[in-house]
Amino acid sequence: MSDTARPAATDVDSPNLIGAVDQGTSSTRFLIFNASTAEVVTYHQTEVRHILPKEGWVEEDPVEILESVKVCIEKATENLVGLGFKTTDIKALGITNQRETTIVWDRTTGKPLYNAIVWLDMRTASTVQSLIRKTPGEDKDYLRGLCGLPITTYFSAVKLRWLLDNSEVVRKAAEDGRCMFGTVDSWLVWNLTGATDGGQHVTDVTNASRTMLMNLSTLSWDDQLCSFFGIQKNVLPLIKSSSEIYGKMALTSLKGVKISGILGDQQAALVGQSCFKVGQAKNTYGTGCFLLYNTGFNLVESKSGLLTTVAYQLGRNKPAVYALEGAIAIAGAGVQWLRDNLGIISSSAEVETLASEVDSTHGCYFVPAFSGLFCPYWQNDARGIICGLTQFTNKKHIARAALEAVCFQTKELLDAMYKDSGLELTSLRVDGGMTSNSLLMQIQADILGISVVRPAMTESTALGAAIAAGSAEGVGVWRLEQEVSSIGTSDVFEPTISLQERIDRLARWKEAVQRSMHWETAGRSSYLRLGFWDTLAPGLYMWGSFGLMLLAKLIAKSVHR
Ligand SMILES: Nc1ncnc2c1ncn2[C@@H]1O[C@H](COP(=O)(O)OP(=O)(O)O)[C@@H](O)[C@H]1O
Ligand SMILES: O=P(O)(O)OC[C@H](O)CO
Repeated sequence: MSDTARPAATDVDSPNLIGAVDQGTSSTRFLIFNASTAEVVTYHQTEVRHILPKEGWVEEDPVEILESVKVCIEKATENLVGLGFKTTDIKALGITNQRETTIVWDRTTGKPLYNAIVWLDMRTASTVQSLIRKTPGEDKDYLRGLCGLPITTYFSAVKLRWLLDNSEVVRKAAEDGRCMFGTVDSWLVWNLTGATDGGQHVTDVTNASRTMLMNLSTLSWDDQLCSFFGIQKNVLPLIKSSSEIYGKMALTSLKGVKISGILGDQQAALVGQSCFKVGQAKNTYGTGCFLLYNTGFNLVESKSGLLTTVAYQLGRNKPAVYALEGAIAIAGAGVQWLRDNLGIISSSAEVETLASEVDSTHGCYFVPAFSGLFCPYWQNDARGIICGLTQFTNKKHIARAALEAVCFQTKELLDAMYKDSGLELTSLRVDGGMTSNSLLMQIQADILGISVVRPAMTESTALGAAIAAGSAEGVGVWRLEQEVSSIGTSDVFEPTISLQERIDRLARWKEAVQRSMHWETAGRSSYLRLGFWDTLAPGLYMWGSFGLMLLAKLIAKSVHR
């Protein structure tokens, strides 16, 4: 153990266990950690269904999300009892979650008013256009100074605005004061603490920092931001720190257990990887891929397309720590697409075998801009492309190109991070579901030109939530002064390609990215891409000139008469 978060010593007869709900975009897990060793005692995991009602729309069922959490808690607790522990050994529970995903529900019935709109969803593209048009200079970065984020389809306030504008049920509930908004953490805590019977409507600073409604300096809902999006504060949850008692479990076999940690999943991974010092960073490869870099108490405004976000606030009276974040929308989701849409693999893990059967992509590049491009481009109208195809190209090259895409995008994040902060990483700490893929890790080291460090325990997201819950005031079974050792280092992947090859491949990747840009709007009326006046002006000019000509002719005729 070294020096920032260690479990406190425990009594062998009454072990201190901490539960962590990890509600991700693709699956839900419940892990139970031993607070003395920070090791996983047992866990249960279940996939979560994506609902795709229209092109570009991605939803999940809030009730299914809640049920998946309950099932995971029950199954993992059953395992625990099977191992000779008691449920009362679980002293507290933390929650970590996919961020930005937006849920609205009815205060009186407790029922969702709409499906959860997932962070990847693109339906708000036109809402984004009209919001940007409201800003001086039509500037998507206009609100960055307040909330650290650009105006794009990704964040919750834009999704909530869309719901208020497009769902009569939601609009009516908001008018009647029945509408409650929350990210997945809020929805879960409200339900798990009793829903209509005393449920707590709360969120933590990390999740709130992804809504676009919280002021990053004051850590409270901001009047200017709320009025920009036209959102009434009475629908919003109370913002709390990431580590304090929010309420007690009212459901499942864990009834009565304190819920005392909430962190957005990417921030939780930062905590789980013990990135407590300025300059420490981690990259998590799940459905998407997210690089977070601890900037301490400094709010760094990005000039390179990164996001400024709250990293954590581990206690009500503790200061918030901030991070710069690079977000990639499609990472593991690209592998799921190969599995579900192309059918070229039957499980995500199989992509490694398939891609290993070729030694390169032979010039094939895959830009998975299914939800546009996030950092550093923020192009809503980019769309996925596979290019460089020849008659020689087969599914193995495409599988390998899908893995390379994640690595190239990560390289672009690191470059942006360097531009913003001068931080040049000498190694990259990684975690998340995709990191079990050793080929991916090797390609990543090759493309970055630095070592990639994969911990023995890649569940750092859940561990972060357990640390937040276990160290909360009133729980106190985890001490933050000491570093967690259980994640350890399992493998280090070193670069094996030449600098020239790295430069050449990155250049081709960037060329491929350029070709994916504006695909959604290309060939259509250029209205969406160019904006209202750019499109209307030539028409007005033409019809205006034509009208003037006619008028002149009429006047000339009447003069002659
Ligand atoms: N061996 C693997 N190779 C590549 N991708 C994988 C592998 N195993 C899982 N994945 C991908 O990782 C994602 C799941 O990772 P996880 O961390 O559980 O995601 P989330 O937290 O977003 O639910 C899925 O998108 C899946 O396709
Ligand atoms: O589901 P993940 O782990 O890819 O994380 C999703 C992010 O929180 C979205 O911002």
